[in-house]
Amino acid sequence: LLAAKRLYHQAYERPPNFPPGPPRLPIWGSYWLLLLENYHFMHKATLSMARRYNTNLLGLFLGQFPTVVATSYEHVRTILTSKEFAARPDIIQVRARAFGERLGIFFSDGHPWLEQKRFMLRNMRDFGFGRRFQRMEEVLHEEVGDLVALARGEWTDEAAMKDGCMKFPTALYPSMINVLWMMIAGQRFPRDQYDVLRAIAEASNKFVQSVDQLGGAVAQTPWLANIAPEATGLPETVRNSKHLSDTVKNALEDHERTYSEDHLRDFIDRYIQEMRKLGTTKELSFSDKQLQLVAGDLLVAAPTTTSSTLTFAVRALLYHPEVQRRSQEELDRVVGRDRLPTLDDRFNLPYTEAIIRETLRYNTLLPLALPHLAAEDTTLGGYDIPKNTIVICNLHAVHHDKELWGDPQNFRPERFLDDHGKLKRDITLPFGTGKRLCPGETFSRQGMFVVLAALLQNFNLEPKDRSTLPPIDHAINGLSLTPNFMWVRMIPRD
Ligand code: HEM
Repeated sequence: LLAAKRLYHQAYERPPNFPPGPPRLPIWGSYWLLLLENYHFMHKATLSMARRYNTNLLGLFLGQFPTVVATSYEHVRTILTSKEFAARPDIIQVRARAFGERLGIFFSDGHPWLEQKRFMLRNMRDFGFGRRFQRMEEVLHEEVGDLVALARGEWTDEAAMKDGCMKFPTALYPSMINVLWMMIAGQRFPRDQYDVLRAIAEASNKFVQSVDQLGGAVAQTPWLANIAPEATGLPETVRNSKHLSDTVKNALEDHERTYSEDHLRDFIDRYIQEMRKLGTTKELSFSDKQLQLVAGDLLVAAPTTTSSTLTFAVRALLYHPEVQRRSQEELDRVVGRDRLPTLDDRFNLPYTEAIIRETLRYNTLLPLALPHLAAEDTTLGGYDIPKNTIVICNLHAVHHDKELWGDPQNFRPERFLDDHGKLKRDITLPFGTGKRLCPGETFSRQGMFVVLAALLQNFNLEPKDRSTLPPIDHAINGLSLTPNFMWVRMIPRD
């Protein structure tokens, strides 16, 4: 009786003035109930649970950790723009993949995170990351030209193009990884090394799919990793993260052999320069291992973000040929057919841009962003949030809020245009905002625009087989959502 009383007490015990939500059950806390709510997708589970408790700030427990999930635009924005919420939880996967430390950008916080993020942004920018830069645009242009030529059958790559059909997202990996790798390591993978590049894409996809958006059971009960390691997904996370950090490590070793202070070729050279400048006297945070994780974080994002979002866009166009036609009319009018679209055309192609915005809204790639953490006792929406509470922003909920969008369930790019066909102010938050804003936003928007515009300019896209086309909102769960592979018939427009 005493034990039952204790369990009951624990189930309903909450920090004072904490947001409403489900009880805390033994071991995994409220996570059991989230799994019951929606076993596959935590963004859907937390949203429907918030609705049931009639709140847009849901308070629950992930294992023993108090957790708050925000589902309204107002709370999500407040969290993302407040420095109190800029930390990250220190879950088992974070250190397991980073030599027992908190390295890289995604999952670190405090001074090392800020120092590395700033250094990365400042130096990657000089090679074209996050701004207009001629050399980067030339490389992007060449990669897109290659993709169009592949779809036209001017060269062969059976893994990506067969019988007039292109495999998505596989066919997109080279362009997205190569442009980024050019900035990081000064190199592109040529066609005869596409197997290396596809292995990077595979490791990246497996990495994001091995981690649930809330960390999963192993984040709450790390001892599971000793009892049934493979079942927790932890070894898979570590293996695939290592593939990426090893790729950077090999590039670093090559760079160190050929390094010259007078000619800094890329981000890795800049990083070597910084390490040599600081020597071993500085306790923070520049080291070979740190570089492996910082550049590894960028590398993991190259195939799993832009290629996935473009695949979601193409899939939506297969369901909505009228959207395809309207973008093609715009492209014919503004660019014509004699040259490929470039970033200079972007401003004059609002409808094509709106397709990308609508895709980022409709198929929110990181539906719960990445988990934040309250670094101090604070308040939110009139509730008290104790230090070390995990704070989750349900971006999917914001992007599907009827009050904001009217008909969020429909894929409708024109919602981003005003009566004159010009782009309206964009209130979506697919890349987050504030201090944790995704550093890849500009790079991604540029790359996705140029690729999508080139494909639509040159081809009518049709499903190879409508009966096997995945549903328009389908995705594989993980840290970010991944589309299923699909074959798309590329019918030349000329
Ligand atoms: C469609 C493309 C992309 C989307 C929708 C996206 C979205 C996001 C989101 C929602 C976050 C979390 C923000 C938060 O926790 O508040 C994030 C973080 C991050 N993204 Fe992206 N991302 C994309 C592409 C990229 C690319 C291409 C890169 C790098 C090459 C990248 C690198 C990062 C990094 C390093 C972080 C961690 C930032 C931090 O913790 O300070 N992302 N991204």
